[in-house]
Amino acid sequence: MKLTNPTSIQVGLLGMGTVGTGVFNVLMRNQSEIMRRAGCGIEVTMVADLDTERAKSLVGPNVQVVADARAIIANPDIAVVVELIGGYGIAKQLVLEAIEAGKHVVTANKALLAVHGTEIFAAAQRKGVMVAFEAAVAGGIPIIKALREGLSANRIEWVAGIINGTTNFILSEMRDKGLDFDVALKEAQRLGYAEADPTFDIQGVDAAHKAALMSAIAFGVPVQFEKAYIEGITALGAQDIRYAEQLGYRIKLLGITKKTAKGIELRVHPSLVPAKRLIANVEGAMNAVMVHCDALGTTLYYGKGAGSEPTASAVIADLVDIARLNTANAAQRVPYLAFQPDAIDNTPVLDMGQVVTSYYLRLNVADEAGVLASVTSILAKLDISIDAVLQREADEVGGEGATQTDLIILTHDCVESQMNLALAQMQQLTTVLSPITRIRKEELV
Ligand SMILES: NC(=O)c1ccc[n+]([C@@H]2O[C@H](COP(=O)([O-])OP(=O)(O)OC[C@H]3O[C@@H](n4cnc5c(N)ncnc54)[C@H](O)[C@@H]3O)[C@@H](O)[C@H]2O)c1
Ligand SMILES: N[C@@H](CCO)C(=O)O
Ligand code: NA
Repeated sequence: MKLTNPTSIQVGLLGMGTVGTGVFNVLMRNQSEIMRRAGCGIEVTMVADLDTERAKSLVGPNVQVVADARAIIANPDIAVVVELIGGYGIAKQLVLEAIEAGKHVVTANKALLAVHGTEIFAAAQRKGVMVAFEAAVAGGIPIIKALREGLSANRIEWVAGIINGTTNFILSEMRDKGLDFDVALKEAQRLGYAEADPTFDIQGVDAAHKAALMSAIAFGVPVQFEKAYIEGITALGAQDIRYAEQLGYRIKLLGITKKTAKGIELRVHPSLVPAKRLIANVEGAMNAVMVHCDALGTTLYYGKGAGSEPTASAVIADLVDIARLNTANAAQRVPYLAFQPDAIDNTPVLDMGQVVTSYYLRLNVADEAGVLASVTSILAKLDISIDAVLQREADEVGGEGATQTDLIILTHDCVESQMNLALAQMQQLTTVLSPITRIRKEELV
């Protein structure tokens, strides 16, 4: 849509919660600086929220507040709709209706784009409008901009990131302060980091939404959240965090996407990361994304991935882009998924069994002769080579007189399906006393 008033672009906000409030406040506070950058004013003239009284108290008398978001979409003066409601329900309908009405859309809703992105981008393409979503991945960090524009000379080889602040906060609090999982989660919710449904955070689903978006943009493939392998942090034991430290590693929930000769890896799971890597030292709710490319090598993007104003920063950057590009021919704009729509290819996403990585294994075993040999011979027969072994004294693990102990094994790279076979065989040994813990290990070089 062309601007009706080129001196000011009119914006409608759908949802005046944590992010909506941040967008409104930062736009007001930095109005003149933003105008100097955008070349025109960016003005929120309408806000929709179910709680109109609360929204009115936040925006004051100069902004029209409505309960029905469709009143914003119906207003011909509104050029851009910012969707900050969340979820796949009404948010999806409103985004599609806004596109249909010829509005540009900005959204922070990674769940929506990860699951329905293909449909939404196709609709936007047909209507010649923009759909911008910097806030959807790693919040305020300009990672979409970096992948789509800053790195466009490169063949991107892999992307690995701490892209969920809630889980990184929980892991940090558990390691540093010995806090219980539930206490740390409640604190993350209080600080406004967690999703409306926090199981999305702790089960790795939110990180997988973001990883699927980064995978599409890095490799020029459709958004394929449904093919992601997802494992959260709920099964992580405090002892694994400790053992990892003793071996020189930290455990982080990583979202990883990698292009290999066979296809694309797309996975989220707890990972051992060498403690000396910068990314291993990203603590609290902070996010960080590593990108490895052929020409530039490795870069690291670090900052706040959640919270009211950090996320607003990304939403407003998209508004500035839209204000600047509004007059450009639709065909010449930066493509939604970084690659031209007819250049998106169908490189397959690999099944988790085909992924190659290294592993941390913790086996609770009987403290008797021959146990280590029986375990290592299974690995040797399956061609899995061992990097390091840590065997605790039984009394260190279980107290004086204990008859069982922990055996920790770090392996070199092998195919996941081979490791699955090894785990099944090791689990059968009568000297292996409880389910084996397996955590993947990423050297990130
Ligand atoms: N909070 C963060 O730090 C953060 C960071 C990045 C992305 N996001 C994403 O941003 C979006 C918004 O998150 P949030 O934390 O601001 O959520 P929130 O729950 O604080 O705000 C949502 C707001 O939408 C309103 N709402 C619900 N249904 C509505 C409807 N039908 N019409 C109008 N308003 C309606 C609610 O009343 C609420 O005020 C989500 O997609 C979330 O995943 C949030
Ligand atoms: N729940 C998300 C919010 C930002 O997307 C997080 O914890 O990182
Ligand atoms: Na971002």
